[in-house]
Amino acid sequence: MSKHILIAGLGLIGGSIAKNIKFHHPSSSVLYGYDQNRATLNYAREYQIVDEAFTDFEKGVKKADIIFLATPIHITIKLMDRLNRLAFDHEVIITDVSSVKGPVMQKAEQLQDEKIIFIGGHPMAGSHKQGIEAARSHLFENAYYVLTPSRRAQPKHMNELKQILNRTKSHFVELKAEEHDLMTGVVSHFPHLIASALVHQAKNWEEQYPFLPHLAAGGFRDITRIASSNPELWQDIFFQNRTKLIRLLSDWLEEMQELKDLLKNRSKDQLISFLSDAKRYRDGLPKKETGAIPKFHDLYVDIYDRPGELYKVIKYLADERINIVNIQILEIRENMTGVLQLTLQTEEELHKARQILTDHGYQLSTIDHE
Ligand SMILES: NC(=O)C1=CN([C@@H]2O[C@H](COP(=O)(O)OP(=O)(O)OC[C@H]3O[C@@H](n4cnc5c(N)ncnc54)[C@H](O)[C@@H]3O)[C@@H](O)[C@H]2O)C=CC1
Ligand SMILES: O=C(O)C(=O)Cc1ccc(O)cc1
Repeated sequence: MSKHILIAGLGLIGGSIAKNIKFHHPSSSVLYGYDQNRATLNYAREYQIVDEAFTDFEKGVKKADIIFLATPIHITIKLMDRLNRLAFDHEVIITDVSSVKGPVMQKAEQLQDEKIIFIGGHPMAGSHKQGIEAARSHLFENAYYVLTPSRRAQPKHMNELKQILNRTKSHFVELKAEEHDLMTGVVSHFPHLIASALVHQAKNWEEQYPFLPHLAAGGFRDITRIASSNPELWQDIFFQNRTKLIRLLSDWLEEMQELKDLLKNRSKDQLISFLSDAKRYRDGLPKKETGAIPKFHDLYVDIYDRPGELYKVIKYLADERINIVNIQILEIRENMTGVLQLTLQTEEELHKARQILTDHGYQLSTIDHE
């Protein structure tokens, strides 16, 4: 029996889930899309990412037995209030993709209807881009996908959701909202706050030293890359996870004070310990098998469905003696861009290939390799 799935919010994340389901389960699912943006809905219909598009949330909900809420977090919470006002005549699994789980799970536990089975979700992969055009069906490959069951969710419901998401090739992990929000606070939200603060510091100093940006070498760019992401999304994340971020900020200020003292006191040995401890921990981070980092040296290239396109990509790499060990067309439909997956042997070749193809104007994967 086919599943009727509604994706509310067809942006980067909702669009990627929709594409993944549509592409891998075409005959076993009917996909509905809801979004406030008509252009997004038109795009989703035009490229057959959804079977039917709704501008009315409740109309889409009535048709679905699985619902993904993939809107900004504060909107997701509002949509949950609307779901709470509906009466369901069949069991419905509702999940979300929000980067912060506490406020969403709090709302989930208030959902009255016994037919609503809420399972919190958070795919730990993304991009600095937004909107349906940036959506990719392989976005979550090799990334962790956090699931947070509410009290009514039983193993059979968890399995059903995992089954729908299995072709995302992500790794499911169950976490409580509290531990999720603290951990993502530490490794995702707080670093973002600091990255943006570093950019502000540079901007302030530029007034006095206009040449400053030209000296911004690789280090500054690496550490501030995430500051180029969507400000509305990150404001929402900071706000929803504010209690954890305030706590982390207090710890940070204390640590900065200690660092300041080390410098003032010329404590060279302690500074070396500080740097060596950080290096040891950073060097020991799992590299190839976790997070949004692909297991192999895979490169995803957007290509057009036109004669000779594949040949051009391969020739650019062959000219530079880059060996392709595996090649796969992940997703291509007539007259639209598709995704070419190239597997290379070494990390060095991967970096070189990225450079060559970027120089030739190709759009590469939104999955970050560093
Ligand atoms: N961007 C990222 O890297 C990641 C984002 N997330 C989560 O995914 C969710 C969505 O983020 P993105 O897909 O990045 O954003 P996006 O901006 O690409 O997509 C959001 C979509 O929601 C729609 N929308 C906004 N307000 C709406 C409303 N009132 N009613 C109906 N539709 C509405 C927009 O038109 C848009 O299509 C957020 O909750 C975020 O925390 C999770 C993992 C990664
Ligand atoms: O790791 C990051 O911070 C990213 O750049 C991608 C990302 C952004 C938001 C999420 O909720 C999950 C992953």
